[in-house]
Amino acid sequence: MFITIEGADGVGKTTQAKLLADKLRENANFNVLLTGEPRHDGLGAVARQALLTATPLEALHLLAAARSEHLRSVIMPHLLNKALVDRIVTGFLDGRLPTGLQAPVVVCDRYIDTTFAYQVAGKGRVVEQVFLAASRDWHMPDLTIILDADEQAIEARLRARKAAMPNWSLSSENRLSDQLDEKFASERRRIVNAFRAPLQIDGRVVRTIDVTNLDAAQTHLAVMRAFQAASDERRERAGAMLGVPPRRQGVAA
Ligand SMILES: Nc1ncnc2c1ncn2[C@@H]1O[C@H](COP(=O)(O)OP(=O)(O)OP(=O)(O)O)[C@@H](O)[C@H]1O
Ligand SMILES: Cc1cn([C@H]2C[C@H](O)[C@@H](COP(=O)(O)O)O2)c(=O)[nH]c1=O
Repeated sequence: MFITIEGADGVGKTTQAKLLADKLRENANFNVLLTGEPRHDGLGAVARQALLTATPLEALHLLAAARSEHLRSVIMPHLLNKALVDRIVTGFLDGRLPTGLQAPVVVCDRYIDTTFAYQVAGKGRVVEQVFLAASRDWHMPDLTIILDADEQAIEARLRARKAAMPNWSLSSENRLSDQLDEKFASERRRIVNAFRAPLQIDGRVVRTIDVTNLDAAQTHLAVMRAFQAASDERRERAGAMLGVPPRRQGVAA
């Protein structure tokens, strides 16, 4: 299962992606990979650096290249789980069923919705067309969780992080979008609004959680509920394809 966590800078994505991955790792049925974009290596590092000065179109091209690399070298190998397939095939050939099989899960901190909100929404026809063409190559998430909050809550979180890590914004990855300056407030508003009108793509599952008044633990519970609902829907869809009747809640099997 491929899960993406999305939202504006400072809304709490990294906190929630980690809590979700940790929680799923407690369940022996899952093999969990936690990742995020842009990555800090390869083309992701190039795109990250370029974000400081690039135009939306330039950034989009670099981010698209970085995403293709991320999908090819990290996400898809985990989701396709070559090691698992090898074990099943070997077990089958040896005449014994493999035990302890784990379903692969990828939790990704930022993905396609971030690109749409930061580089595309309200930025003109050319970036829209480039985005649509590039996105045909991107594996779509099974579940996207968008964290939404009002402006004051986001500002408070950014300030708290800055206070906790005073050198954070001076690092080599100093990001324009994370400045607390009024100059960037309208861009931040545009980004928050873009996440409120998420991309319409057939069949995709998107849950928006308003985290304005939720602490990290309460948000985690809401994220777990979204994960559970999406997993149940997936199981029912797969069951329907195999002709299995849906499980009724609260009824013992
Ligand atoms: N529910 C919450 N309530 C209050 N503060 C929170 C909550 N979740 C996270 N924080 C704090 O807000 C700050 C930003 O959180 P986090 O780094 O997870 O956000 P982010 O969306 O990943 O940010 P960025 O996109 O800029 O990396 C951190 O200092 C974090 O401890
Ligand atoms: C994937 C992606 C990212 N960005 C920007 C948004 C943020 O300012 C940084 C990532 O910071 P983080 O602390 O690692 O979350 O990159 C973007 O503009 N477009 C994208 O597609």
